[in-house]
Amino acid sequence: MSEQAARKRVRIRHFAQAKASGEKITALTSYDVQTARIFDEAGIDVLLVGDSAANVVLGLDTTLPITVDEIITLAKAVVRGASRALVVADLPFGSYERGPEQALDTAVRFMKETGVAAVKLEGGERSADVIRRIVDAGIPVMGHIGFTPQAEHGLGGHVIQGKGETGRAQLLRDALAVQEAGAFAVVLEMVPAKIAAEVSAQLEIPTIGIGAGAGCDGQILVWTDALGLGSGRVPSFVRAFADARAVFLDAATAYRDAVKDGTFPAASESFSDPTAD
Ligand SMILES: Nc1nc(=O)c2c([nH]1)NC[C@@H]1CN(c3ccc(C(=O)N[C@@H](CCC(=O)O)C(=O)O)cc3)CN21
Ligand SMILES: CC(C)C(=O)C(=O)O
Ligand SMILES: [Mg+2]
Repeated sequence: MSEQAARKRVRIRHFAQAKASGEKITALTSYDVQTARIFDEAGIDVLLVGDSAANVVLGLDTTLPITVDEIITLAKAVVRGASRALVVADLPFGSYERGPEQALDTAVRFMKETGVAAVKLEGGERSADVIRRIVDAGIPVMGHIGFTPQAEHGLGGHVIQGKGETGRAQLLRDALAVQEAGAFAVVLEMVPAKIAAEVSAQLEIPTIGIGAGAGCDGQILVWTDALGLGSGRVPSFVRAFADARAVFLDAATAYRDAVKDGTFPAASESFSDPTAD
């Protein structure tokens, strides 16, 4: 979105404007105040407190175990670090599946306790009633369709969605259901670029892609993937824009060496008592 409005807070209405003007929307995940401050300064439009924190922060294999309380703690920190970016929090697995009333209770907790501007939840047609109930309460909702990690066991792994005529038709139905339910934007995860472009052209709300090609209205990546901090396997759709892992490893090693050989701390990094010298 516009650099001219660089310091003005990103609002939901700016998403429609960005879609209309063709300006790409930029998003990264964030789970703490330090990265929130940096990404906000860089002009990233959306900071998502993703349930990917389960993997990235907590070291879990899937996103399923992370709790509402855990994401709320992280979301509060991200909100404190963001002065321009729109902060969105993922509703974790188990916190909205029981239906619209449970979903609204969870969304209200996020709004009361964290200061995020919107919540995100997974599912297209299957989640339309839930999206509608939250939106009707005045809480903006970001949808998330295609590969939905909370359903990875049901989907049979990290499987590309929207393939073939059946997949394409389902993805379009999901996208339209999310829009119709009142979402202000929708994440398209792991779908063929051609289908994602088609969905993006058909929708009035912007699409934010991850593994969904350049035809989306915006892009999102998990920040540790985007900055090259991860040490494990990263999805093939990721581009590492830095080698943060090497920076961290070199710094920690240099610190270790300096302590071991006695060169840290120097006198200037120590306190003196003039009355005792
Ligand atoms: N670090 C990180 N990056 C992500 O993009 C991400 C998370 N964590 N956690 C939550 C979900 C899970 N996502 C994932 C995780 C793995 C693949 C993956 O490994 N994909 C393979 C193809 C399928 C496979 O072999 O499992 C790929 O090469 O892209 C894709 C998306 C996306 N999200
Ligand atoms: C990858 C994005 C879209 C997400 O849902 C997450 O980080 O949890
Ligand atoms: Mg997520």
